[in-house]
Amino acid sequence: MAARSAGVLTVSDRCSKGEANDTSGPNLVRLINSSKLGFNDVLTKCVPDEAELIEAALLDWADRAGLSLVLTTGGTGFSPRDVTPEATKKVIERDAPGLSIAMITKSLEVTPMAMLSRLTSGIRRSTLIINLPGSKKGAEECFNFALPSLSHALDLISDVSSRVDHTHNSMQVHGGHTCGHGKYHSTTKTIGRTKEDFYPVAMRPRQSPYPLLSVHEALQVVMEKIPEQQSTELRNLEDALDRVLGESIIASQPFPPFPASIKDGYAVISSDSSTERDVLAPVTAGESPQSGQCVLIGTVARITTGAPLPGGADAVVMVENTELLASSDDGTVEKKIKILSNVQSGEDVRSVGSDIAKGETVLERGTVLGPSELGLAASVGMERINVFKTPLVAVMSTGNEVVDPGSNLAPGQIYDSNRHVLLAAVRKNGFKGLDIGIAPDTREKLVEKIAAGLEKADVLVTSGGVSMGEKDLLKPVLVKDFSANIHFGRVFMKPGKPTTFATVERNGKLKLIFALPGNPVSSTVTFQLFVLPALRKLAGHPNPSSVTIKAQLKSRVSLDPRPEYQRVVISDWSTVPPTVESTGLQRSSRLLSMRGATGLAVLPPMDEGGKTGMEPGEIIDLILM
Ligand SMILES: Nc1nc2c(c(=O)[nH]1)N[C@H]1C(S)=C(S)[C@@H](COP(=O)(O)OP(=O)(O)OC[C@H]3O[C@@H](n4cnc5c(N)ncnc54)[C@H](O)[C@@H]3O)O[C@H]1N2
Ligand code: MOO
Ligand SMILES: [Mg+2]
Repeated sequence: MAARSAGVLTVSDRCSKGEANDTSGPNLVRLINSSKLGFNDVLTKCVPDEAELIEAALLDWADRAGLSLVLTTGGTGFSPRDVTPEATKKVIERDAPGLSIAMITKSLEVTPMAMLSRLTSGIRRSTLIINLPGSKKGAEECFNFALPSLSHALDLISDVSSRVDHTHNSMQVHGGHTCGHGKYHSTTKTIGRTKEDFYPVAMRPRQSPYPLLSVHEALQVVMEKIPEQQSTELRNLEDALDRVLGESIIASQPFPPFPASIKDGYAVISSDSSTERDVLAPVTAGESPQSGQCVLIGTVARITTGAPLPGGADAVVMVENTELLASSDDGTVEKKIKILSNVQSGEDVRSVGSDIAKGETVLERGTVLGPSELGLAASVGMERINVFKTPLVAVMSTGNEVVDPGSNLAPGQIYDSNRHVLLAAVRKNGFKGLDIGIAPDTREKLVEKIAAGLEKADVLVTSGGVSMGEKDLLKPVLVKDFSANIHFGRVFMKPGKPTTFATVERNGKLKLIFALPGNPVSSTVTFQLFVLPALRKLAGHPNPSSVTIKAQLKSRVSLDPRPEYQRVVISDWSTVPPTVESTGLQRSSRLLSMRGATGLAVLPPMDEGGKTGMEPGEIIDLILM
């Protein structure tokens, strides 16, 4: 028999306020557990006699948790607060009056008061909901009257595969709600499983409901979700390296601002044909020519590279092309020289604005600011420049087994490497990282940490908890507790299949969530493939994609059924194209395969053209890291 879960909902104002002890609910749990109905666990909950709360609890158990049987106890009489049947009728899709009739008929044999019972029964999707009276005795009697038919009823209703499907559909559908049943109820107690689970383990989907996207499709989805960056901030030049310029920089001054010598030598008049020339006072860089000094026919002025050309001169002759004819006795003054070369007008002189004209755009908006670009900004006198804001990226690890390096490992534990890789990768690429720490695999802790990350950061990168295990809670938490939109939950690639991308509105802003797989190589590779281009786009980069070149294989590689991103080093740059060599065993857990890797070799899946491997010399795409 397929595993089943049940729920017992106690409806009572007094019990819910703690003014009375709930005896009927626990008694029904006992009866269910001692029956042969085969329930693995029984959820319990107590709500006041409020139709909305009753309805929400029933919807939660039927749609989200996919329980097979829900018994309510209480709220079925004639008093004005008795509204359980009304709430139940709102929830059920199909009536099951026979059960109610049988229970009431049999109860009449015990007490005529059974006439005042308004028990309702019915089916919602694959959940049978039965109202029972509020008294412990009455509820037990009615349960026992219904019991003989229940096993068969549940078999008829249940269809495990459809239930699994609907659990997941409703996960998606109700994930968008923030009201009532979509939220986490801390009052929910469970028996036989922990409250952080979203449904009993045996009812977990046996196939992921998320379609497998190609890497290309997934990347397209990510990039489409990211709006063009518009916000800028003023930064000092020294704090702007690797940032993207938010507004074009236009030269307000010409450069050079004066006609400047290109050589160390003499400022001359090019048309002067005198064989001997008197040497005037020198002009060196940083000085302005002595006032009134002018080069006349028969004279030259000593000049250094970068110094302003004195009046009258129109060319510079380098010192190597001159001969000294006379100097002072102590050698501190040159008096006469001879020019040995033919001089052209303008020779070795940079005219005003010849490097940068006034009004010229020296840097376009969207330029990535490397050292030279910062220098250009400086050369036109900018001290502070407008750059696009960069995202703050929160990084968090998940997993009960994961602990910080430095602590002692208890049995079953491992050290957290992912957070260190991801934070370093964020920072190395010029983005701001925020360390959120490690969240154990519980719904509460995940909610707490994710909320902390989303509060401050623009992007949240998590690792672990996105695959098919019962402790893989990231996706359901994102959907249920954050009303996140999961844009994809699986990618056809190795490593990184369960890579998940979601967005969520927080404080009026769109936040991106990359829930990367836990395996250390998987999280690193998927960060490279999906997160980095996204961060670059968020930071205003004009070309956010990773750089891909062609390369050839040094050795044979076997192909995987999934397109694979093998870690390689460039072993020979001299071949055309360069040759790459694998970093060894490519298992997703082996971070050593990342050590020293210069790129990711993109290998096609095995079944493309029936190939099982690629031979030495074959050409592949190489994504540079
Ligand atoms: N039934 C299936 N099982 C798995 C599938 C599948 O398709 N069906 N996919 C496998 C693939 S592919 C991957 S990748 C992993 C991804 O798993 P999760 O994202 O759920 O990650 P965890 O289960 O939490 O951890 C996986 C692995 O990584 C270790 N880990 C986790 N966090 C860290 C960390 N911060 N530092 C170092 N190592 C970490 C963890 O201990 C596990 O060994 O799922 C496969 N399963
Ligand atoms: O895709 Mo997983 O990343 O193979 O190990
Ligand atoms: Mg897992």
